[in-house]
Amino acid sequence: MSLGCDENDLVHLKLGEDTAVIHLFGATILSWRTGRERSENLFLSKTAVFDNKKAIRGGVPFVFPNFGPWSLGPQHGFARTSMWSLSEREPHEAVLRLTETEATLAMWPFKFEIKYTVTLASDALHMTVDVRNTDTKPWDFTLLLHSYLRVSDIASTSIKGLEKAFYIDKIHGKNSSQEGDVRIDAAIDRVYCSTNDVLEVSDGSRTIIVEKRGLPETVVWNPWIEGSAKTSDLDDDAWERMVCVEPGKVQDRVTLQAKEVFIAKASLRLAK
Ligand SMILES: O=P(O)(O)OC[C@H]1O[C@@H](O)[C@H](O)[C@@H](O)[C@@H]1O
Repeated sequence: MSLGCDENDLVHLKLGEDTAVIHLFGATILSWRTGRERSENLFLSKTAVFDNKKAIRGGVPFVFPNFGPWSLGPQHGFARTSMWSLSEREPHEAVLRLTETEATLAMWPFKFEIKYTVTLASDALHMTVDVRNTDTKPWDFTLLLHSYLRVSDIASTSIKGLEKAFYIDKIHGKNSSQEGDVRIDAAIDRVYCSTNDVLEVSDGSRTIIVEKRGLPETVVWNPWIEGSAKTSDLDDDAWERMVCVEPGKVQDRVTLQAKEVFIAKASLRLAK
C-alpha cells in the first residue's frame, strides 16, 4: 500500500486471502480486503492527509472521549489524532493501546487505558474495545467507531435494520423515526438511537453486515455533493462511493468509576 505514510506506522493483518491495514495514528483501520479479488470494503479518501496531525479521512477512525464538537478539545476527541502503540500481535490480530499523555491530560485531566483489538476472521473484521479508568476519580466519555464503508453507488445503497428506530437529525434539527430501509439521496447526518445489533448495508451487489454489542447508537453520515466538495481531504465524488455507518455509545455518556472497565464490540462481515 503506497499512501505516503511511514510504513513503521502501519500494522498489516492477514488471514488466508483477507487482509487489513491499521495505522497507529488514530488506530485507524485503513483497509479491509476480502476474497480472491481482494475487494476493498472500506472507503479511504484519495485526498486523506497522512501527516500524523490531522485525523485520517476514511477507514475506521476511533472516536473517544467525545463524539462531535467538544468544549475541552477537538471534534470527536483526541483518540483519532493520537499515536497508539502496538501492544500485541499475531498475523491476523493486533492489540493497540492508548493511555494518557501530557497532551491528553492538558485537555482532559484523567488517566485511562484503551485496548483495541482488531481481528481478521474469514470474511469478517472484529473490533473489540476495552476502556479502563486507571485514575483514582471517575470520568465520563462517549465513543464511536467511525466506519466509512465503500459502496459501488450510493443510489443503489440501502441500510436495513433501522426501521422504526428513533433518530436525531443533526442537519435539519427535527427528530423522527425511520420508515423502511435507509436510502440516501441528500446529505444525511443522523444519530439512530437504541438500534438493532445487526444492520445490513447493501449496495446492490455486495452486503456488509454490521454487528455490535454495547454500542446502542448508529450514526449514519454522508456529506453529499456540497459537503464532499467543501471538505478538503474528501474526494469530490466521495458522496457516491461511501456511507458512514458508525456504531457508538454517544447519546448518554458512560461514567467509569476508578478501576471500572467498559467493553464493547463491533464487527463488519460480508454476507454470503
Ligand atoms: O469531519 P469530521 O470531524 O471527521 O466529522 C465527520 C462527521 O462525523 C459524523 O460522525 C458526525 O455525525 C458528523 O456531524 C461529522 O460531520
